[in-house]
Amino acid sequence: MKIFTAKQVAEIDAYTIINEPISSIDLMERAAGEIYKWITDRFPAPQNCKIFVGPGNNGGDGLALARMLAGGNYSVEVFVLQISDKISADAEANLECIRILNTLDLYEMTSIDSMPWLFKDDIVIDAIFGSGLSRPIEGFALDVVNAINASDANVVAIDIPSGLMAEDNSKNNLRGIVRADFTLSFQFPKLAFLFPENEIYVGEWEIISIGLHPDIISSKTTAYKVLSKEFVKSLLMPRKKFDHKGTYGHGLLISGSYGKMGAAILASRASLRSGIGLLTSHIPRLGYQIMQTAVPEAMVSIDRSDIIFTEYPELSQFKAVAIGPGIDKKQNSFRAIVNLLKEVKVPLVIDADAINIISEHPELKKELPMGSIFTPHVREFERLVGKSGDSYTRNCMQREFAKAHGLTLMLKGAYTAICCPEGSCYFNPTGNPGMATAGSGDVLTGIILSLLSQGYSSHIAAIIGAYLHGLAGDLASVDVGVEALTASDIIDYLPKAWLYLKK
Ligand SMILES: NC(=O)C1=CN([C@@H]2O[C@H](COP(=O)(O)OP(=O)(O)OC[C@H]3O[C@@H](n4cnc5c(N)ncnc54)[C@H](OP(=O)(O)O)[C@@H]3O)[C@@H](O)[C@H]2O)[C@@H](O)CC1
Ligand SMILES: [K+]
Repeated sequence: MKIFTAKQVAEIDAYTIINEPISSIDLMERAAGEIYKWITDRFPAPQNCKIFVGPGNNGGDGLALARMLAGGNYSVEVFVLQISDKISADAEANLECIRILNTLDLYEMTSIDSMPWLFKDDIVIDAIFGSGLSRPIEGFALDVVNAINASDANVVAIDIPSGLMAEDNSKNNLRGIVRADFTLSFQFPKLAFLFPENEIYVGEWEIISIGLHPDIISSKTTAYKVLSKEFVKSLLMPRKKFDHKGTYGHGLLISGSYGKMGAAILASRASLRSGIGLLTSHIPRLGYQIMQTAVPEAMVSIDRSDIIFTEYPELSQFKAVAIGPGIDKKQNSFRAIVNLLKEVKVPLVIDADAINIISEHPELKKELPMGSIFTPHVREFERLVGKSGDSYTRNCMQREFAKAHGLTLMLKGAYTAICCPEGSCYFNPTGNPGMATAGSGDVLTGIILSLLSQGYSSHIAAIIGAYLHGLAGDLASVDVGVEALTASDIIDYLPKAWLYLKK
């Protein structure tokens, strides 16, 4: 699913009006009608609804919705915030319609003094500002936002919580944004919904389709997309009857150290559960028996060191290499990484302490092989790329880094962001909080190595890997819950995840 900027959505809106064709007021009616259906489904009448409307089309949606709710056995009060002299034509028309019908209570608000009490069971509809917000909220509208936030009512934001910018909130007043329980976004998600610090404003979000024109949606380009099952499925390469294990590639996994052999086991098992033909696990000497016993399918390459990574086997036999899970940051490991970065000619997955070693030696950033994949979590990301005060800025830095170095940079977390060398950024919707657990990242590294070895290109391996990893975690959580979920569970559910993805 594409994510468009607020400006692009306005263009899509305008295109739909001309080319469907449909008048703007009818499009507003359709949008409000879809919100009405959602509300009657979630909060069946009778209920008390308090609707706060602003001067633009978001307010117009709120007014059209108010009329529908009043006709549907809801008790409705509408509060029109007198924020400016301007009011959009369609909001004005809906306001006039309400005045003529006279079926609900309509109040004009010019100060916080006319703020109603908001009770626990009230449904508050936030239609003050939508995607046309151009600056932080001030004045009495800010007081209204704070009063809504202080209440225990059920707050439903139309399109976007008032006060939240659709993309860049780096300069926003974070104390002037409605904290919605539900956000009903028209047709597409907003980029801001995917950033962790905005969860308190957005609450649960849902997409409400309003029939915007398919031609412009498919032709308009955007850097941002949310992955879908259909899209990821379309990337899978079919397997053929006469294929053999050589067809699916030989991967090298460099992982493990004294006390962290579990990382090597997890990454190896995940790799083998994701379709790799042959896997060689390079580990320190002490791990030999552990690996041979725990993962009989893997071949083992033994380091001269008993406890850490200091060397690697001859590389020509491998189609892809992954380095990092559980390797530690010792000086000898650093030297081996320097050599590996110079020598490797195949795609490389760089994770965990391999990222940290590179971050501590910025001169290595010039050596990063094109086509490699970095898989940091947020702390590792900050060490590698730099700190930022907010997720939008961090995402811009991530895209820049990926472009500048010609590599794929994944930022792991809820909605893992995958930034590709040509500038695009994919967000992964699968996964759950149970996956924030030791070894989860090692599993992901193993999956991506497996996909690279099979011949998937770097960014496609990152996309399929992230989706599959989250999907396996989701399927596992159905049976084991989120608290009890372990990295081994993610591996155990990879077979089901593959089956589900290919269905
Ligand atoms: N997607 C779609 O296809 C459809 C979208 N629809 C709906 O349209 C909504 C977008 O409508 P919109 O463009 O009129 O913007 P909206 O936010 O309602 O108001 C902008 C007004 O507020 C003003 N203003 C801005 N910031 C301010 C501030 N801090 N303090 C004070 N004033 C401020 C701004 O003034 P200006 O910036 O020009 O000074 C302008 O007058 C969208 O979210 C969705 O709900 C549906 O109806 C149908 C289909
Ligand atoms: K809103």
